[in-house]
Amino acid sequence: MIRAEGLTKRFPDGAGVEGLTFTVRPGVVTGFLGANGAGKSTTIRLMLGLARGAGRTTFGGSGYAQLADPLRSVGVLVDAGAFHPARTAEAHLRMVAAGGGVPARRVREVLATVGLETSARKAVGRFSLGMRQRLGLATALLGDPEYLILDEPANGLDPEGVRWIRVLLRDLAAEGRTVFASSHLLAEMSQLADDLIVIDSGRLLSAGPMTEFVQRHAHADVVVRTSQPVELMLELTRRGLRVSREAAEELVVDTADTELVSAIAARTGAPVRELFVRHSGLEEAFMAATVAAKGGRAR
Ligand SMILES: Nc1ncnc2c1ncn2[C@@H]1O[C@H](COP(=O)(O)OP(=O)(O)OP(=O)(O)O)[C@@H](O)[C@H]1O
Repeated sequence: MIRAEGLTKRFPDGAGVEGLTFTVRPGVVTGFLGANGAGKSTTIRLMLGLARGAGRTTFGGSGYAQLADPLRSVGVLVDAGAFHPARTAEAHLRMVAAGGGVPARRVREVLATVGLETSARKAVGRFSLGMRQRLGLATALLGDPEYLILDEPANGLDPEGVRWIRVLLRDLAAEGRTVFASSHLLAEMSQLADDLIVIDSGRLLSAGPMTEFVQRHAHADVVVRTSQPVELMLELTRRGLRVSREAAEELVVDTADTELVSAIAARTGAPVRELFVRHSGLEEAFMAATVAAKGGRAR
């Protein structure tokens, strides 16, 4: 279990993070979600003692700096660009392994895990962003750690790579590890995470299972496809419903009551081609949560 308490850092321009407290449980993938600039990287740096600020983070009860064997306890991916360009992937991993007391055989193992065996002898300077990201993950996995802290691990990966990392992180969590991965990409996160920690402008918005977050901020609409959208829209609005026209022949009605909408359509005589309830997903939930946090309205 990772426990973060009161993480706070203020930059001179007022940006930063404020009083972030959350726990990250083992056995699941926890997504750390926030818009660009929300403070995800700052939080991760605070958790690892890489940035100075207030608050405390413990990994199974110990702060990162107190861990006897950090490489074997906490696998970290924070800046996938930070490799010596002339060094090969294998040399980089050997160096980190030697420094962290990890047996050299792990180098081959992790290169295989991340699919870089055939590029092991290539200089990292010639790596694509996706390959660097894979090498960063290999570095994080070297010590076979119980905790994984990954800042934007899917950054730079192609769709196949994103699918691959999803499976990898799920497998690592299924082995009982604690996996904490940040992302600003909602679609990616919706498929990756079991739990969510959501921040906005440096403040905690939500922490808990993703399904709860989506349900809490969920919204249902009725979508109607008709060849007479104008007539139907007028009638729905007259009945006090909020309606928007999302395409030439598609109306979205702010209600979950399909029977009501279809009864109104029948009375209007508008031929209905399709009529269904559309539930919001993580993207809409996130928008609603951030708008609500700013004191506004989601729609
Ligand atoms: N060293 C720094 N000095 C001043 N301001 C900083 C510094 N590092 C980050 N910030 C500011 O703090 C805010 C949070 O940045 P941070 O990098 O933590 O966000 P993020 O959520 O990781 O964003 P992204 O998804 O774009 O990486 C931003 O407004 C950023 O400009």
